Amino acid sequence: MPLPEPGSEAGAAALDRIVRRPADAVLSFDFDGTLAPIVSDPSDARAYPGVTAELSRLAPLVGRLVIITGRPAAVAVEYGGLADVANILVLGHYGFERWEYGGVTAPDPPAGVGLVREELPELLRRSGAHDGTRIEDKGRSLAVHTRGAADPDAALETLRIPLAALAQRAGLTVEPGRRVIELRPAGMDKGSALAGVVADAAEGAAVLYAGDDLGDLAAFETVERLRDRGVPGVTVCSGSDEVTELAARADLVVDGPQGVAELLTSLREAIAAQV
Ligand SMILES: O=P(O)(O)OC[C@H]1O[C@H](O[C@H]2O[C@H](CO)[C@@H](O)[C@H](O)[C@H]2O)[C@H](O)[C@@H](O)[C@@H]1O
Repeated sequence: MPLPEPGSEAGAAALDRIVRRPADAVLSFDFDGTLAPIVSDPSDARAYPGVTAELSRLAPLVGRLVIITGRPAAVAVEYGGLADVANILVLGHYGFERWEYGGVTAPDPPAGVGLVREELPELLRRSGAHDGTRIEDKGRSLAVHTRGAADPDAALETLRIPLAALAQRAGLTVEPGRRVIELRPAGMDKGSALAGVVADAAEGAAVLYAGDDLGDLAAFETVERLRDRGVPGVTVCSGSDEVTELAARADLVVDGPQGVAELLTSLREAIAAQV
C-alpha cells in the first residue's frame, strides 16, 4: 500500500524522516474517531479492525507509540486491546493519567468533579435536556453526550450555557467534542501531553500526531510549535463530516479510522522496506 503524500512540504519532510529514522520517531494517536470508529454508546467503542495488530507490528520499529485520549487511560487500553502492545504509552484524561507497563499514575481529581457529579442530573432536568442525552462518568471528569438524541446538535446547544456555568462554579474547564461536552479539570491538554512525550524522546526525533476532534487541536499546535524549533512534525486528520476544523489545518487528511488503519499499514511497510 503506498504511503499517502502530505499536502505540505513540512509534513512530507517529517513523514520521510519517520520512514528513514523510525527508531527515533514518536507516533501519537487519539483514540475515539481516530483509532476507533464513532459509535452511539461510548462503552461500545473498539479499535478499528486490524489497528491493534498494526500498532503491535509498528511498536518495535519506532521510538515511541503514544495514545493521547480524553478517555481514562485504562479504558482506552481495554477498548483498544492495547495491553500487550510493547513500547506503548497511553496518556488518559488529556494527559493527566499515564498508563505504562500495565499501571496507571495520576494526580487526585479536584473536588469540583464531585460537585458536578452531584448536581449534573438535576441540572440536565432543569435545562430541558433532550431525550437520549446521557452522562458518562469517567471518574476524573464527566461528559454529557447528545449523540443519542433525535437532533444531537440542537440537544448540545440547549446545554452549552448551563454546563459552562456549572463548570465555572466547580472550577473545571469545558471540553467540547463530537456531540459531547465534557467538564474536566483544567491545567492539562493534549498539546502539553504531547510536548512532554517529545521532550523525553531522542534529540531531533520526528513526530506524527493523528486526531479527529477539537481536543486534538492542542496537539496539532504543539506539532506546529515543534516545527518552528526545527523538529520534523506531521499532523494527520482522521476526517469526518462532524468536525471540519482539523482537516483545514492538517498536513494529511485520511478517511476516518479506516484511513488511519491504512496509514499505519503503509507506514509500517515503508519502514520495513528501508531496513
Ligand atoms: O480523545 P478521544 O480518545 O477522542 O476521546 C474523546 C471522547 O471520546 C468519546 O466520545 C466520542 O466517542 C463516542 C464513541 O464513539 C461517541 O459516542 C461520542 O459521540 C464521541 O464524542 C468518549 O465517550 C469521551 O469520554 C471522550 O472524551
